[in-house]
Amino acid sequence: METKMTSHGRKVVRVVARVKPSTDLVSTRSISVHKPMGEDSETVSISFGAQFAGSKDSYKLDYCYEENQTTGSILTKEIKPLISTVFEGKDANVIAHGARSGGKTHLIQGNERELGLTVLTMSEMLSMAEERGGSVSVSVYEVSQETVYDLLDQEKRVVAVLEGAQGKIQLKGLSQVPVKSLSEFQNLYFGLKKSQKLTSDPPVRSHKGVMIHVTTGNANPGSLGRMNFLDMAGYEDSRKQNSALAPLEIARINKSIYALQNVMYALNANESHVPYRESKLTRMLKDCLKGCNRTLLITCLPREFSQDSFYMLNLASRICLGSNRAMTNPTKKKINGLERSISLSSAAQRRQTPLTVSATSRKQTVLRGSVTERKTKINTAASAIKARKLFGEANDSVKCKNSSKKMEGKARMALKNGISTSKVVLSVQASSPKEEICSSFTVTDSQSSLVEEEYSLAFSSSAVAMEPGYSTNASLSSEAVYITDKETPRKHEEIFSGATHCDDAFADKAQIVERDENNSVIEEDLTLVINEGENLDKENNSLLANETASPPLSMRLQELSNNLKSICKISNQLSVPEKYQSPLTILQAEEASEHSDITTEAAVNVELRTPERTMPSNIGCSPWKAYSAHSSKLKNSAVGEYLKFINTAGKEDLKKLKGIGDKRAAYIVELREESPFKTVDDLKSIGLSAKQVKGLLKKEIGEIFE
Ligand SMILES: Nc1ncnc2c1ncn2[C@@H]1O[C@H](COP(=O)(O)OP(=O)(O)OP(=O)(O)O)[C@@H](O)[C@H]1O
Repeated sequence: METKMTSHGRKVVRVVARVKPSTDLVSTRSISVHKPMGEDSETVSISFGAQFAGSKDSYKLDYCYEENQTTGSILTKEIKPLISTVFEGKDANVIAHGARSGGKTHLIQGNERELGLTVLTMSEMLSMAEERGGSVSVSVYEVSQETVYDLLDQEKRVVAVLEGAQGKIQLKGLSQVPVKSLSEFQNLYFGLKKSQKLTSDPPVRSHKGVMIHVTTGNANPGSLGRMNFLDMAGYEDSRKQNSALAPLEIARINKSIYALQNVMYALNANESHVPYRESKLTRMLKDCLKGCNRTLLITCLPREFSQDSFYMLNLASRICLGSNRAMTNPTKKKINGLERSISLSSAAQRRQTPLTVSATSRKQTVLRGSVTERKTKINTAASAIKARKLFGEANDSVKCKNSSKKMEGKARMALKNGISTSKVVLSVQASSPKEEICSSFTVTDSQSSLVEEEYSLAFSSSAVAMEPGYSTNASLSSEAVYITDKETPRKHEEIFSGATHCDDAFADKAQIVERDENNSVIEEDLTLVINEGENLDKENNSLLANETASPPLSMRLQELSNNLKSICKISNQLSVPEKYQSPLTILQAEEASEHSDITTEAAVNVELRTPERTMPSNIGCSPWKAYSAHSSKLKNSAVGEYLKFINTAGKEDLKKLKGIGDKRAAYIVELREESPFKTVDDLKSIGLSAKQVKGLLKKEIGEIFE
């Protein structure tokens, strides 16, 4: 995968830093900037002072503007080329991100003494528009708690983010005010604070944006491009004790910061899927960001750095390097106290990582039209998960393959339950050369023999959201890989219904929902729907609190125990020809089940017992090796089940676990609201040592054999 370039030969997302002067002149926690070719450097590296454990590490960016460089120099070097593209009909973005109080607002908005980038750019654009006979108008918006507000409206009207039939984003309700002069713009821009109502009490932190629209002259009026300035809410560790905001609120803000970072990473890495739907902000800016529109990401760094700005710089550097996965991840190094300090921070950050479930939550899709009109493709969260590479990588194809199987099994089951006259033909295609395992299966109507639906499942082997320092061996939770992105059905829906509100509901996990003419659900499986307005954290909480979705741990462990027995059987049958162990076995089992009284549970067991086609190494190797491989899979599943239980069980059920009392149960519930437990290591955050965690698991899993 290559870093994406525009037709001008520049990166789609250029990443620079802006250093805010230090208030503490004698500080030793100072960053240093290395520009190998002075001002002409194509890459610069930023490193930290000797007092910081990460002092040996440096982070590469495209450029860094230091204190002695004015905002005007950023305009000349970075923004002017973007303005030209806007007058050529493209969109451009200038995004300031960073830790809290890093100087984002100062840079974007400025003040009376030092004009910010928006004002300087407006001045340039007004002159250019005058020269070319065009006109300029402006929109000002705020994104707060997954809601977009129009700041040029006295009442701060809510802006609806709509997606048209062509996938074009419409921002319904966002005012565009014509601007003729700079003073007019300044009055409008700086007068906002005084005239407006507060969004909520207590105030919440938000992302603020200014969109400058350019239109051609009067003779042939038409929209050219847009220049979008975004002052992002500051990142901060949600575990900070002294923060004015509640941890959940901080986590929500951080989640939307990550979502935009994921999009920029995907754009720069030229990934096939860009996760625009992860947040309201990324959805609303989709058209501005997509294609060859250019983005300037400015990481605002105080000279006197903090852990938070270190973390933002790390992520910015990854966006900058895009596809360069060979980059040394400095956070993985074991230098003195570094590993400890990073893992501490990452443990904290893990708790506020955008939850995989919600981050990849997808809108409920209702397929309309007659059966024969349906042609639907379901892509799983591969890309969404893949986009998480920004936060680290993990290669555990076996787990993903397992998940792929489970997913297929579940989806097939859903189809089977819902389409009574259909016959499910399952075929496993080839593993992609990259990191995805693709399977597809086709549903044919046995009566008409017309192919009506094609489902394709693609699973990425990259892990769920990870922070720097997050163990790459972390187990994937089964939840993380069951998610379905129903992008295509969505479009399908829009063909029938025209513009659709993007935000009506989210559904999570694999789902196949159909409605009859009366709009009542005729088929529903694995579907959890969250209505608009429920924030993503709530969404997770409510999902996790859904105890009906969680059979008791003992049942699950019993199921695992049964599977172990099945695996042992399979180990003894290794001489069985491979063809009998292929996924065809599943089909045969299913076909057989159609003629028997086999229950859904039993069908799941058939699926779980099916040996992995993707592990042909087992065939013909020693029984011991095969047994070890299966045992390790079993261990992972058991751990996965345990974590699933921890993430879903009610307090009383949690207390049934060994070593979990009232306090710990309450703490678990509290922590998982912020972010589910993804690895066994996460359990340390409830005050258990590694040894205790191991002991707990041993006892719990050992009990199934008693
Ligand atoms: N380049 C600069 N020179 C001098 N002072 C600056 C500079 N950048 C920021 N400051 C000052 O630092 C303080 C914090 O800056 P600012 O409000 O821009 O940070 P922020 O990143 O927008 O904060 P938040 O994350 O809370 O939105 C302000 O008092 C601002 O005037």
